[in-house]
Amino acid sequence: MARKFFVGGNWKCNGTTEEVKKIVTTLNEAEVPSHDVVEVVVSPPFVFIPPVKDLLRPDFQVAAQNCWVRKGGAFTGEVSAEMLVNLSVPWVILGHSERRSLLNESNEFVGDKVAYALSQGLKVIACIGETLEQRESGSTMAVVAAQTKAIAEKVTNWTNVVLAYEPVWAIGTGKVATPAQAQEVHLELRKWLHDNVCAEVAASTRIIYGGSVNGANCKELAAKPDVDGFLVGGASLKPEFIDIIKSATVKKE
Ligand SMILES: O=C(CO)COP(=O)(O)O
Repeated sequence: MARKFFVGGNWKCNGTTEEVKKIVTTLNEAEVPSHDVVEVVVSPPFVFIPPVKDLLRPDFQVAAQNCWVRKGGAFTGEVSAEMLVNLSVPWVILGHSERRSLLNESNEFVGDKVAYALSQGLKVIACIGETLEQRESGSTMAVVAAQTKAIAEKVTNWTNVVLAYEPVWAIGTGKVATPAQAQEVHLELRKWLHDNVCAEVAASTRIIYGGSVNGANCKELAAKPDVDGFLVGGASLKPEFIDIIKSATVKKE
């Protein structure tokens, strides 16, 4: 089964009303491959989700950047999965490294969030990735396997999960993983899914790369057989995001 290329734009904690309108206008005017070829999902901060949903072209979708781990209630400052569903927001990013490190979200907490969001009908972009220290000590695979295991233990149906491999040392640093580095980890992750979940999930789950992806480096990365798309930070706020979407048509090696 062919895996449809997936390009996500994580706007993080950026934007004003005017800037958001400008980005959406650029996206709406862009000529990109059809929805059969590439799935495009943009992720504005919560407060901008309603206006983005109203303005955005119908072939692009919207993701939240987080949601609460369980049913909503007395959790000041949180946004629940039910609220996202109520607003017809189809996707949510969970386990981003900025939340793992700055807000101490553990593997188990992220696993619980993924399971709860899925149970409410959301689709999930689940993020994993090692720090520079972990890479240099040779524990990359152990780290991403443990992060994936915490998700796999709580998830029975992977249909609505996209796995985003985002090495922490590559995020916002301009230091992109080489295509070979990305391919190596993606292939290992696929093997991990094969051995620990099942062959079907390993073959069908999209594993996307994130970390300093831009208009210039996306094609080489997209050519790798196990790179099924991107989760883009900084460049998703710029017109070059269109070039990244277009890399969906790059021929695989
Ligand atoms: O964290 C990221 C996407 O979630 C990547 O961010 P950058 O593309 O800015 O490195």
